[in-house]
Amino acid sequence: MLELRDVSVSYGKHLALENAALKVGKSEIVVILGANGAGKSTLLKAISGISEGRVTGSVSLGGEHLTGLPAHRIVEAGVALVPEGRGVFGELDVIENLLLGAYATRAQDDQQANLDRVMTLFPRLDERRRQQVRTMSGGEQQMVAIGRAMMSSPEILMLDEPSLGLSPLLSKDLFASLKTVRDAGIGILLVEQNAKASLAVADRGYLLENGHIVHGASAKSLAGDPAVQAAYLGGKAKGIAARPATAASAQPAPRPAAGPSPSDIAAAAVASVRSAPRPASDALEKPARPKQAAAPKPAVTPPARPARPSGAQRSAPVSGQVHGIAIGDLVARASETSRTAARSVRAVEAPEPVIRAGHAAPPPRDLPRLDTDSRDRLSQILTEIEEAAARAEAWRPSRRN
Ligand SMILES: Nc1ncnc2c1ncn2[C@@H]1O[C@H](COP(=O)(O)OP(=O)(O)OP(=O)(O)O)[C@@H](O)[C@H]1O
Repeated sequence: MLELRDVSVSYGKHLALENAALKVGKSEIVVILGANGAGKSTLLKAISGISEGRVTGSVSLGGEHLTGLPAHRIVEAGVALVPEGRGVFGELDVIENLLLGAYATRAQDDQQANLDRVMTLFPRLDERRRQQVRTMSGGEQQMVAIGRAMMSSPEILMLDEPSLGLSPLLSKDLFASLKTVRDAGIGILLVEQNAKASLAVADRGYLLENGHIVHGASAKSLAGDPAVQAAYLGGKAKGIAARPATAASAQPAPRPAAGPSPSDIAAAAVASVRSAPRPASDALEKPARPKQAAAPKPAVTPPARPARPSGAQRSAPVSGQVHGIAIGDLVARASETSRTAARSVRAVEAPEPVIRAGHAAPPPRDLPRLDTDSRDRLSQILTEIEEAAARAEAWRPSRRN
């Protein structure tokens, strides 16, 4: 069994994977689902010893520790990776590519048996033994890549996005062939964005979000989970509910609680603040300060100014609360965070906008460098929230599944 405990990977200061824990048994297909940048490839690379980042934690196969071993020793131990993009040698033919996978000592005695097994699994390769691989279709090249990994007699076969670039029909064939591999006693760890097809063949699955394994369950239960359907299968659901850890999930981090969409939050925040009457001393109507008056300020914490509207003003049309926090409080926190950032930026560099006499200062684009009235700052923060919400709304996992 392949087992990961507390595996973290950082690229410089960027923690791409944190405390990942998972298991892949003999004869089971385990799929890792996650959005772009979630850390899926990082996870596979860490297991196979080819990570460009700093890897900590424990990776073991059948009790043998693999952490820190060079890649060829990990292949020798029985873990093979089919990388994203396949990594086949286009100038070589099918047989030459396959035999390159048989270099591991563990595989040398079984070379002919493994070759026969690959040819049985992918009859198309048998028909094209001497075809130069670069002239083959994407699906055929993927077969070569999987076949080459199989030539190392792996106990665990890992595949990074094998269906990428394949037609739905070819993907279906590919996933069907993975079942055959599994049934031959090999454990498969599969990273995929094609959630529907991969869950259809997998035994178990994990959800990876922002470098954290947030949930693990049987493939059947994941496929029927409304939150998974919403996030990965193009279905509709009312948010993602937190759930207890299972043996399969190996202590996953808590999932985000159910809640309103980003646009709901933004809309409520905007409504609660913008509905407030503007004070007479509206900053936009103030005369601009001359440039000399805008000397760099020391990094002193100004007295906290409540950006929160009064109770009556806080009558947001959506609900007035987000996760039990009053919208006004939420906005005040955002404003205070921004103000703190502005202070720290000003302490380092304080470029002041050039203001021509008689002209009001244009609202600068770079929020942290602003030194305007807090209401204007708040208004800009809200605009940013709205824009972020619009971007979040625009982003949807592909519905082609
Ligand atoms: N060599 C690297 N150096 C620095 N950062 C990296 C490196 N490799 C990956 N990252 C970062 O780590 C994070 C996770 O990347 P990773 O490639 O693991 O994501 P992924 O889930 O496989 O995404 P995709 O589905 O798009 O391939 C990303 O923010 C990425 O920019």
